[in-house]
Amino acid sequence: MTSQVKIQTVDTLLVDVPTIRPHRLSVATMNHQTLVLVRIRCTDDITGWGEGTTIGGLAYGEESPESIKVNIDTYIAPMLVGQDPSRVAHLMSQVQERIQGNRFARCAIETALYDAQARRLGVPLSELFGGRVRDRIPVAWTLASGDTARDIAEAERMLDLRRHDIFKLKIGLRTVRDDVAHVAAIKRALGDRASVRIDANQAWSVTQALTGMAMLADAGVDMVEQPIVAHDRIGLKRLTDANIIPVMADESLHGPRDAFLVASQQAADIFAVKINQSGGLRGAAQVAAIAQAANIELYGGTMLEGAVGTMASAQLFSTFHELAWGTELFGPLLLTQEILREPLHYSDFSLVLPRSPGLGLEIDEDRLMHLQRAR
Ligand SMILES: O=C(O)C[C@H]1C=CC(=O)O1
Ligand SMILES: [Mn+2]
Repeated sequence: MTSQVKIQTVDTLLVDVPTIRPHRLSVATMNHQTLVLVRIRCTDDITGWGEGTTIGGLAYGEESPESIKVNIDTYIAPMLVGQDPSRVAHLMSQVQERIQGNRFARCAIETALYDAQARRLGVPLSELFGGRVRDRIPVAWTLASGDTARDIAEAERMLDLRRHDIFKLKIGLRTVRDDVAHVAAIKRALGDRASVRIDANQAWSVTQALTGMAMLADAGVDMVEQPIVAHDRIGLKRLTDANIIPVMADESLHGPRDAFLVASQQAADIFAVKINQSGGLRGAAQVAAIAQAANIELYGGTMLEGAVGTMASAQLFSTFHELAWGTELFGPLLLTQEILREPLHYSDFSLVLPRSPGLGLEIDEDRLMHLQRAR
């Protein structure tokens, strides 16, 4: 059956938004985030939105905000204009055939197409992925100011607000001993009121990780995320087999193929599932399925996307039967500017999913036009 509906325009927007405080990772200190938004307008007056946001320019991934935009504008958008937007899988398989790599760009496009199609069908995006298991999902907060006392005060405020009771601490810029002292002080202050985890963003060697993990386990930390370099699967397996503390794979996962390799070697206890790293929602769903088949637990990860990428992730994660480690879908809360008419709803330590069609968001387009980077 062919529909008469066609894709009219595919636009990309770069939006630079300051963060509420410096966000210090081992690979970059973020004072702002650059949202890469895609808007797909169709001839049936339906508009879909997607996001392909990364972290720290080229510091975290091999796509920059600028490369995502230029590659969509130059190569992907012309392939889509004039085509039937309701055939999302078909369009994405065409993109996959002709575009190498560019997972973030493909995620942004795929999300916008699914948002539009779900709106067309009058259902939340989650329904296109099998339907929801839950209407709210737990959300962790990252403590990454670089200052122990400030991080403790921030955590206390989040607990008081009942916004977060899971904290991920960014480490890897100092010596292992200094980092562990920082983490242990925070865990001591929070006690059993919160789960504390760390993310070294690949900063440690295997031997540093083995030492650090033992000390972190003693301090009461619940899990370590990507302690060592992304490509070292054998090293990651050594850490997992050491059985000191649960190990989560993050940067080691660039979609289903990596997920299969890590899972088949049982090289991690937990997967951070990310829609952008997986090349889109379907890729991320496949990563999750591979994890579950291998008895690897799930965590809903973020690339610190704004509202669009965050809600796209939430729509998918809401369909996961098991989500043992919760999510970190706090991206919009790290930003100083709102791009929605109604902000996302966070309460009782979780993000609430809207029931309205598509992503369930209303973009404030006037505001976005005002905020977007000058061309
Ligand atoms: O997990 C990462 O490596 C990236 C990101 C997610 C949360 C956060 O603070 O940084
Ligand atoms: Mn991480």
